[in-house]
Amino acid sequence: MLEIINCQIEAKTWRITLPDIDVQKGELLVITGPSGIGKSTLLHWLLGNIPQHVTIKGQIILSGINITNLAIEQRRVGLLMQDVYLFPHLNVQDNICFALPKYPQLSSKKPQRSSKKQRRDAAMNMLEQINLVHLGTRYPQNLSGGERSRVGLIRALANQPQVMLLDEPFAALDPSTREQMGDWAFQQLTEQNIPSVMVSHDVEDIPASAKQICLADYYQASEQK
Ligand SMILES: Nc1ncnc2c1ncn2[C@@H]1O[C@H](COP(=O)(O)OP(=O)(O)OP(=O)(O)O)[C@@H](O)[C@H]1O
Repeated sequence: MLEIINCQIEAKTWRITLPDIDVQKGELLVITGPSGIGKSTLLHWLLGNIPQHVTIKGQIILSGINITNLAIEQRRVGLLMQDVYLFPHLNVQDNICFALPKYPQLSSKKPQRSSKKQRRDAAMNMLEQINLVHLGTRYPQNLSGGERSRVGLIRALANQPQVMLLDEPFAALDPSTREQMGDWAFQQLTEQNIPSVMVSHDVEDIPASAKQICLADYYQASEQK
């Protein structure tokens, strides 16, 4: 479960004071609000990319652990954005393989490093589970926008995140691919019991089961300092 506690975003001319929020395993929280209000800023703070143009206070608790001051690479947070960056010189299988942890098991003994073959098999397994084996040997430049998004999500999941952040990930897709992609992505996240937070402009992208928070409801203009 992800918890956001006592969160306040403060800029020179405005402030947003959020109520405490929790996102349970497999649940989706959608952050909405007008352009420029701070949706991506909040997402970046959750990611661990501390914004410089505002001050953000508050605590981020992930699975009971306070991760507020941890570096990005220690947070186990996945990110899916509109521009999915895949390594152009690696095929889909190897792009996923690259994201798989080299030490898959947490252990108090000397950790066992997985072999390249084990990781390549695991990547193929992931593609098999979602009927995308046929994409395994393709290179990123030969994928459609929808396929890129799917591979991007699978690669983000390969890294075994404990929370997934989505920043308008389907905005560039045509309306029907976008709807299919959204349904598919949320199904994967729910099945894997991952709490997710998505920024969205478009109500069409928001599944009926999602929790929503509109930043405009908590926005206050303040005196210019
Ligand atoms: N790197 C930056 N330096 C200075 N100001 C910034 C920076 N990034 C964002 N801002 C400002 O912070 C405010 C919040 O920006 P943010 O990108 O979080 O808004 P948003 O709600 O995600 O907008 P949109 O829906 O248009 O993407 C805006 O006023 C923006 O101009």
